[in-house]
Amino acid sequence: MADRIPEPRLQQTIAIIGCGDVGSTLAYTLIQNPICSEVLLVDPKTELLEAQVRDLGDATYGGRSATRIRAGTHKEAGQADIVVVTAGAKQKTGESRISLLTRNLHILSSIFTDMAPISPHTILMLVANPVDILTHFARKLSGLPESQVLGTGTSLDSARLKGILAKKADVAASSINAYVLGEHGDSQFIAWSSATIGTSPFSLACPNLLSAAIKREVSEHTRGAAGAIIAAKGCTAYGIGNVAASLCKYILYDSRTVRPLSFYQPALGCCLSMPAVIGRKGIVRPVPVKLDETEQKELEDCARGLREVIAGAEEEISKDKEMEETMEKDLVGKE
Ligand SMILES: NC(=O)C1=CN([C@@H]2O[C@H](COP(=O)(O)OP(=O)(O)OC[C@H]3O[C@@H](n4cnc5c(N)ncnc54)[C@H](O)[C@@H]3O)[C@@H](O)[C@H]2O)C=CC1
Ligand SMILES: CC(=O)C(=O)O
Repeated sequence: MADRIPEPRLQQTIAIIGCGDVGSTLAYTLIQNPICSEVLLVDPKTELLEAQVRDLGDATYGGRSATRIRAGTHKEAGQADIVVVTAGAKQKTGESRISLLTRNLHILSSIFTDMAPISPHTILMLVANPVDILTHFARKLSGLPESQVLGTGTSLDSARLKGILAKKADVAASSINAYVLGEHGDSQFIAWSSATIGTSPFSLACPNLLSAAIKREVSEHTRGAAGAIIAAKGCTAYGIGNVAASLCKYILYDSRTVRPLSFYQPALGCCLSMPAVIGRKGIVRPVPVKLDETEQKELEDCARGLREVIAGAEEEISKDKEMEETMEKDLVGKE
C-alpha cells in the first residue's frame, strides 16, 4: 500500500498536560491518526518529557505522519485548540479513583495557575482521575464557558461494555449501542433499558442477556476492568488513549458525534456522564435519555455520592485557605 500522508487539520494544536503512560499513549495515537498539525507535551519531569518527545518524534519521521510533536510550557498549552489533562497520580492496585482526589486537585489547581491566561476558545478535556470531580473543579479554575469543559467520563467504560456485550451477543461491537452512565468510578451504572443491537432493543434481540445473573456479571466486568488491568500491568493506557484521541477528532472535525461524557448537570448539581453531542465548541447539547425506575435511582444515588465528595473537597480547600491566611498574618505580625 502506498504511503499516504493524511492531511492534518490546518494549524491546530492539541496540548497534552502530563506525558506519563496515558499522555504518551494519547500522543502516539494522535501521531498514528493525524488530525492536528501539532501535539504539545507538557510535564515537569524534564528528562522524561525530552525522552518522550524524542521517542514519539522518531515515530513521525518515516513519512507516515504530518503531525509534529514538541515539548512546551503550561503557558503555551493554554493557547492550544484542545488541552487534555492527563497529569496526576494514578491508582495503585486496590486503590479507588476517589482516593487520588486531594493529590490531583492540587496538581490541577497548579496547572491552571501556570497556564493562565487560557485562550477563551480552548476546549478542555479532563482525563486524570477522579475525572468527574476534577471536571467539576476545572470549570471554576479555568473560567471557560460551561460547554468547553468536559471529561472523558464513561466513554471508556462504555467501550468496555460494548466489548463484553459483543462477545456475548456474537455481533460486532460497532453494532451494540449501550452506555455506562454516571460516575467514571464505582457508582457507575448501565442504561440497560435503552441498549440496542442495531435498532432492536435487547429485550427483542437478545433477551437472555437481560437475566439478573448476566447483568451482574457484565456490570462487574465493566466496573472492575481498570482494577484488573492495573493489578497486572500497573496502568491502563491504550483504551483511554484511543477514547481521548477520538474525542479530539470529533471536536476538531465538528463531527457532532454522540458520546457519554462528563459535563455539568444542572439538575444534579455535579459533573457526571450522560449522552451529549460533541463538536468544535465542546458539548453542543445534551441528548436526553429515557431511564427506567431502577436506572433513575442509580443516577440519583451516583449524583448524591459525587456531590458529597465535592462538598468535602470544598471544605478542605477553604480550611487550607484559612490556614494560609493565618500564616500570612502571623508573618506580617513578626515583621
Ligand atoms: N479517565 C480515564 O478513563 C482514565 C484516567 N486515567 C488517569 O490518568 C492519570 C494519569 O495516568 P498515567 O499517565 O498512567 O500516570 P503517570 O504517573 O504515568 O503520568 C502522570 C504524569 O503527570 C505528570 N505531572 C504531574 N504534575 C504535573 C503538572 N503540574 N503538569 C504537567 N504534568 C504533570 C507527572 O510528572 C507524570 O509524568 C491518572 O490520574 C489516572 O488515574 C488513567 C486511565 C484512564
Ligand atoms: C484508570 C481508569 O480510570 C480506567 O482505566 O478506567
